[in-house]
Amino acid sequence: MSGTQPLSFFESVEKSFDKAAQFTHWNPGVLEQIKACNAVYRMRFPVKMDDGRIEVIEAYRVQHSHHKLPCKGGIRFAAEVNQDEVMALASLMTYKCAIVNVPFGGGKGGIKVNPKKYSSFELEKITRRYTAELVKKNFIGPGIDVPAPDYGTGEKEMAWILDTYASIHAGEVDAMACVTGKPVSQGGVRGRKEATGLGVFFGIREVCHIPELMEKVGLTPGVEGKRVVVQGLGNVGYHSAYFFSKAGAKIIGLAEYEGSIYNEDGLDIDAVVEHRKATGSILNFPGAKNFAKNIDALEMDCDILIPAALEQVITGENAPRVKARIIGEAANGPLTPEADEIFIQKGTLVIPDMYLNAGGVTVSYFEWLKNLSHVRYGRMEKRFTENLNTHILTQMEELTGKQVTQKEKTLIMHGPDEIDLVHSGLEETMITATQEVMQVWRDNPNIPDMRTAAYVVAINKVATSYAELGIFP
Ligand SMILES: NC(=O)C1=CN([C@@H]2O[C@H](COP(=O)(O)OP(=O)(O)OC[C@H]3O[C@@H](n4cnc5c(N)ncnc54)[C@H](O)[C@@H]3O)[C@@H](O)[C@H]2O)C=CC1
Ligand SMILES: O=C(O)CCC(=O)C(=O)O
Repeated sequence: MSGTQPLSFFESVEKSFDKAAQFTHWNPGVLEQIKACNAVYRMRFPVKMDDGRIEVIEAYRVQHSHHKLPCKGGIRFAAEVNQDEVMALASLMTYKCAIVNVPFGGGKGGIKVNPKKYSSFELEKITRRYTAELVKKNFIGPGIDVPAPDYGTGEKEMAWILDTYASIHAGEVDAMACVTGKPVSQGGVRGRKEATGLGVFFGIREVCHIPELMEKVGLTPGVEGKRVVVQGLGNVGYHSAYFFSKAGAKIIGLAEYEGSIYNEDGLDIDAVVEHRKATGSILNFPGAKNFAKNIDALEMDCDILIPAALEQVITGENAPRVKARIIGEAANGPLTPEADEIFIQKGTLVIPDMYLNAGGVTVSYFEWLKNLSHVRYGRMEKRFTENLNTHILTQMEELTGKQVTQKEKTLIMHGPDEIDLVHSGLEETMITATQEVMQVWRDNPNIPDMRTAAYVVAINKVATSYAELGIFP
């Protein structure tokens, strides 16, 4: 794309990739292979609506990389879905999985519908038909391609996908692993729902403890007391805001479709959600100042800005007016490459999507492993462990000469619960990923920003995987 025409989302991802590729030593052919989308399935299918009308639905599934299988990535329901967008999102999945060492290739799906305009029955028919199309073309399966929730979808849609897939593949013992983000009763894992937001929190918290970065942005270390603005109060935005509040940060600004609200003393996130449920809007929340546009929140004076809605919301046009010192990309692709350049000049720290929002896929990986291993995580059955654990407890007390506390006793007798395992696995993943990206950035002072460092980590890992497959010398 040339001249003044803005880059598409996929072109933006390619541009960031090329910027980073110059800091690697890989042959151009290898880089070309990593960048390309391996397979794009564009489908159209008819669905009969509640009023008898036939609507032709446009949908996609893109498998960006087969360097590891299955492919993995969410399914988006939005009126704006298009092929370029799904290709960009699938590419980001490849790089994201590589950074957090989740052994999948990148994939993504999208159905071009505004879910708010359809009844639940219509959405179920659309989701089931989409799944059948994926089965027909071999674009879904525990070892082929495993969808998950994304913008506009959640547990309900994942349950429909599982049910449709399992009905077609009757008797396939691993069928449950064909999709993640399912309800716990349908083989889901505890902790997936909040995983992306919690991962965003862990990632930003880790960065906030790196003295050289905090010095660069002129903030004190730690998240406590930080003034945070969040755009988008869906799955990722809500949970990010929730975990920041819990850690003592102040959510001073929020944006949803209908506008933005601001309160320097802090907003109670759950009360805002309740207010929106009751009134249909976040506006007019008691004590908060209203702003007519959702983009107004992006320009509020704050320490940390978390865009958690859609892509390309911060561009070369509004980036100069963004006041945040840290931008944590919870959404996929919220900044354009022009915005990136402006933030490098301004000294604003951008924590990139492709590792910051990897909490979702990390916990999806745990869910997939749980489904394939057919065991449950966490607390063992009492009948297997009681005698042994009582013995350990007695030995501990004898050896230390002290009585164990009630908390220690519960842990020894029952082991950690599934949610503890998932949260600690996610925390460890986000800390390790932050350190790996930081190491590359520190090792090469010419790398201009954290996004480029993250891409370098991802490119090196995917290229190494191809090289070890024997495909490239
Ligand atoms: N759900 C997941 O596990 C993951 C999601 N993501 C990304 O996070 C972003 C959000 O996804 P979810 O929270 O799952 O979607 P969601 O559908 O649960 O919530 C998105 C929210 O953003 C709001 N919104 C849309 N445009 C807006 C605007 N211009 N200003 C303010 N609010 C706006 C919507 O009304 C909705 O409430 C997407 O970019 C998605 O790709 C990334 C990793 C995993
Ligand atoms: O949980 C997953 O498998 C994918 C989540 C996702 O779509 C994303 O990280 O953008």
